[in-house]
Amino acid sequence: MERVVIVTGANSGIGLALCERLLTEDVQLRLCLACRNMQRAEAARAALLTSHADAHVDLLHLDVGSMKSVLDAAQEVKTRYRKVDFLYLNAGIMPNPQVNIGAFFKGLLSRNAIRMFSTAEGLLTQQDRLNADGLQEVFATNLFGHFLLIRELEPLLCQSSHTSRVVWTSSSNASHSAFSMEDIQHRNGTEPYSSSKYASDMLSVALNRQKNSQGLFSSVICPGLVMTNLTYGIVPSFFWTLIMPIMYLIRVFTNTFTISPYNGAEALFWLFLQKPESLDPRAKYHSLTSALGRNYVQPQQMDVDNETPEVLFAKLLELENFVKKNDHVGYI
Ligand SMILES: NC(=O)C1=CN([C@@H]2O[C@H](COP(=O)(O)OP(=O)(O)OC[C@H]3O[C@@H](n4cnc5c(N)ncnc54)[C@H](OP(=O)(O)O)[C@@H]3O)[C@@H](O)[C@H]2O)C=CC1
Ligand SMILES: CC(C)=CCC[C@@H](C)[C@H]1CC[C@H]2C3=C(CC[C@]12C)[C@@]1(C)CCC(=O)C[C@@H]1CC3
Repeated sequence: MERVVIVTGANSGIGLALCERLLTEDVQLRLCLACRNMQRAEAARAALLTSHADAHVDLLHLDVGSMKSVLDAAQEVKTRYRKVDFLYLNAGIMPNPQVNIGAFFKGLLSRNAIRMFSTAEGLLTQQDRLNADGLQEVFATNLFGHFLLIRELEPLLCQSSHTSRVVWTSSSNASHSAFSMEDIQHRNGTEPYSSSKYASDMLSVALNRQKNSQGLFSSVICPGLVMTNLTYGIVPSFFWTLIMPIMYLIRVFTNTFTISPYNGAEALFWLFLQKPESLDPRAKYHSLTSALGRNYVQPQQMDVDNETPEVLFAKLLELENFVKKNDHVGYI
């Protein structure tokens, strides 16, 4: 039977590069591009069909930042497909990013310069806002919408007859210190992106604990630093072009500068080829590119303890109940 693969945020950047790589590997796939903007989704579909004319590429309207859209999209998936083999949770935002220039130059002269380039620790802040559901937008988009999607698709993801996989596009910028269990939406801080990515790391651990026995396996990846619309929102594209020689020089010291979406999608693609039982449920799989341009994947243990993921899972369930009960508009 053909495999069904759904990719959120598939119309650009790392998501689109992943789709291209998946179809090159297996043109028999049923690939579903889950996007919020159908015009961009159509354009992505057309681009994929140019290089893979016989491919089965479906479109699904999904705004992961809107709870109603997630519920509607999940309903649509349940009518279209009898199972989902891979669900790539890739859509993500980093709104209004600000680079702390002082911290950048201080970091540059310190022993932690390489770490700073690979994680952006202490370098970036963002301005978040409330969405129409009354949720923090970054939390809703990067984490909660995807959580709700998994929950709604459980009948298709947790089947005794076969294994299903969910894969989170996380980040090296995920930060334990940015996350607080008392403020899971990060209402009160300036690092909602780091918080949401750390929460996705924890959620993946919790999902593995609770759902492996039902055939659902969750993995986390980091794509490295990739030139996409997201990074063009931090520094304009002409500036990235200007400093490209410096970027390739930095790659000599840290292989996390994957730079192209194709390279960044390495770990997402690699996971597609692995047996779920062979994977480490507590590892983050990093896409890396060597100075000579060789792509490879390396697992790194996540900074996650044993108890906290379960607490987060329970809080997300609570929020899910609340959102559904209150017809998910403006009550939270
Ligand atoms: N670029 C990098 O260096 C890194 C990126 N990442 C992660 O990689 C993932 C992909 O980002 P990247 O390819 O870089 O950036 P892009 O901006 O190119 O891709 C993000 C995708 O997510 C979609 N998206 C955003 N919000 C929503 C929403 N509410 N509903 C549905 N889709 C949405 C975008 O759609 P639209 O076109 O409509 O905006 C777009 O297709 C993100 O999760 C990001 O956090 C992690 C580490 C590093
Ligand atoms: C000379 C040079 C490369 C300057 C760029 C400085 C910063 C703008 C970058 C240094 C590390 C980068 C980084 C990201 C964004 C751009 C930097 C802060 C991310 C936060 C992008 C999104 C992620 O998820 C992780 C990235 C880590 C590294």
